[in-house]
Amino acid sequence: EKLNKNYAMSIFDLGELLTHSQVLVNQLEVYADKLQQRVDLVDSYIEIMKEKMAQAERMDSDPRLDPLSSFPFMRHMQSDWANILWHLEQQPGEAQATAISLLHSELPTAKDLRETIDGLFRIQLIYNLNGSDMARGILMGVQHNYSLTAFEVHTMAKYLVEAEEYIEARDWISVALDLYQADEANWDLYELQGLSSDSLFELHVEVLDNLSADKEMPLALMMEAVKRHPESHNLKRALTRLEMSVRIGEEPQGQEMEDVFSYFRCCSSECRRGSRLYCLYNSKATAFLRLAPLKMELLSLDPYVVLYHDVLSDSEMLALKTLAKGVLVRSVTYNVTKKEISEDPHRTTKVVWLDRDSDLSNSVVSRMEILTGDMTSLDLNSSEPFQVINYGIGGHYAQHADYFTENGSDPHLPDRIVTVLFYLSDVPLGGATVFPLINLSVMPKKGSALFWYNLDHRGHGMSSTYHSACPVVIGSKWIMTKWINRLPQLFRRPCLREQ
Ligand SMILES: O=C(O)CCC(=O)C(=O)O
Ligand SMILES: [Fe+2]
Repeated sequence: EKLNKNYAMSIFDLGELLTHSQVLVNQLEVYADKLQQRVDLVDSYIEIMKEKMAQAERMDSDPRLDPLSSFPFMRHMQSDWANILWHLEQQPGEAQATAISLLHSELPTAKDLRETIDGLFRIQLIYNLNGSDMARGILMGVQHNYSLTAFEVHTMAKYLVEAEEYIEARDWISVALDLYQADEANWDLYELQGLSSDSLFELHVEVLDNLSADKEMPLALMMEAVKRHPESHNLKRALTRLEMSVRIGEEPQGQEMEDVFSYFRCCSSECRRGSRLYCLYNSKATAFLRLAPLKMELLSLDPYVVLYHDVLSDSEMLALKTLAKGVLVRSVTYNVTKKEISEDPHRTTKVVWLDRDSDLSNSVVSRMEILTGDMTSLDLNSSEPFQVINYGIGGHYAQHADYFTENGSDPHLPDRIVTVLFYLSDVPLGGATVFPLINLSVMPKKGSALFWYNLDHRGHGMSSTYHSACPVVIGSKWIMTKWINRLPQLFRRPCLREQ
């Protein structure tokens, strides 16, 4: 049975796939060795048999030869053939096939592949990249050391057509066609993987057909393709469909853009509020800070958002990530309408909750508790445990608030008065935390921590704190979060009278 490993949800867990890939390579090497041994064996049999034949021929033509010399030939003809037959009937690679099929349940599923393409497509949309650059490994003007083949680009295009994302699909399919045309040496290999030029043409026409009211262009293109591949029935069928839709005058499907872009405002270009407010050393919040003040940058007063610099050491961050090793699970969210907790395409990460009882004995976790108390001057009793989170391929968290309580709901219910977000890694490209409604983006910087109030003085959620995690483009984004409960804060942060 197939386990769901959710590989696309954590860059870190992709490392597991590397181990599996190593096993596959090893098994194939064993198989290749066995085949080689067999070839060597067959070669030596051939040599022996040629030798025996030569002897037998001499026997026939030379009357002085000892009758005893007929014996080896007789023996050979009687028994060696059976041996050869036995070797021919042996299936090489049976053991390797078993080993490889045992691994099958650990390998990525079709869903994992889909989620990977989702991640790439998200990067393309949010950062406004074009498909041909992406396929060639150019991201935001920087050349990276990969490029995609016609086969991979075609897979991407096909997926986008299925999702009816025709505008981007057009870009990808024309790249696939270019790459295919330029790579004639590998056409046989592509055919073997199920990619033929007529399937490329057909997809191209389908995209154009859906994009333009004017059918002349796709029609001309299709006729050209049919001329080039008269043997393809698929192309002929596609041409007929197209001719019919021209006669009927079908409307092209309109493109409705979801309003997701405003969620990710401040992702592709950094947003800063007017000017920086100020930076200072916080040495007041607790007694400890008088000895070791924290570098604090005030980013917004209302809502109150501050960024602490250099609060974690490399060894602390490593220790926290190590606690997550092998125990990360896919993040879920609470769906208010369905009233249930479920996987959510708007949050593509894996998480581990550092369980209070077992992990507080761990010195690094208790240090984190003390540090968080110092940073916020709040009581952490009855707060939720720390969560260590690793983002996936194009990993993101779409716009949300961390609080539950809207205006007017019961102020005595527990809710998340404050969020503290530690950055456990740098992210070379993408992955900012953005607050679009207050025009603020915060770039992850390892060792720093962001801290903001979600609730106002009356305990109501402040919608100005809506925030998103922008898709990660390059690198592995690690964070640790703490949601602090408002109930024990009665004497720490007294309610003000309403103005
Ligand atoms: O990763 C980020 O930048 C934001 C994460 C976040 O909003 C959350 O975990 O609630
Ligand atoms: Fe959040």
